[in-house]
Amino acid sequence: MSETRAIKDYIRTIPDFPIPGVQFRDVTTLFSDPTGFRQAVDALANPFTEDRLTTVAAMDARGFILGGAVAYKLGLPFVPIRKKGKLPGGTIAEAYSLEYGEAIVEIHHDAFDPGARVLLVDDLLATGGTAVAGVKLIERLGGHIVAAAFVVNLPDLGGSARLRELGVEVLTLCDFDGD
Ligand SMILES: O=P(O)(O)OC[C@H]1O[C@H](OP(=O)(O)OP(=O)(O)O)[C@H](O)[C@@H]1O
Ligand SMILES: Nc1ncnc2[nH]cnc12
Repeated sequence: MSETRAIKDYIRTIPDFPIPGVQFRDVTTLFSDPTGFRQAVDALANPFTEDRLTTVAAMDARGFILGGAVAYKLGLPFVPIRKKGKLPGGTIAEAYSLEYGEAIVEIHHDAFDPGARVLLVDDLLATGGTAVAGVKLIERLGGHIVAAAFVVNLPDLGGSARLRELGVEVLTLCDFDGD
């Protein structure tokens, strides 16, 4: 029988990417391992099977890899929240800052009906800028965020605290502290 590895052990660190001083937590090494990837998707989806979710939303781009699999597993519609200029229909937008830059994300204005119960998925939570932008877009469309779920948390950057202060339930599968 193969040994079970902790999710954290599948994730590698690349120093000074994309800018000097950032310890980049690279989830491609999790995604490329079928056992690790399945373990992560199951751990993101299973806690929410009894929560009457109607929708899984995920953040461009790494969040799509996980969010699509979580939606498939839960048998729910998938909604992409994309970087500006990529969605073809009518959109609403939110600007935000993250650990190494700034961006704008968009969602289709008709992505779900008001009252939707949404699970927001991304690979990693750092400052929380990206996730807060996602939460704002979903709430502007009348959706209710049931929870936000991530593989990696960087607690030193404050995103998990920031989301919880907004009243969002946060699930993360592993922490990376400092270096
Ligand atoms: O909590 P924050 O400080 O906002 O950082 C977290 C975000 O940063 C990364 O995305 P990135 O914008 O690098 O985009 P990508 O998924 O397209 O690589 C990551 O996938 C999260 O979405
Ligand atoms: N340190 C980090 N590693 C990978 N993705 C990130 N997104 C924001 N900060 C990150």
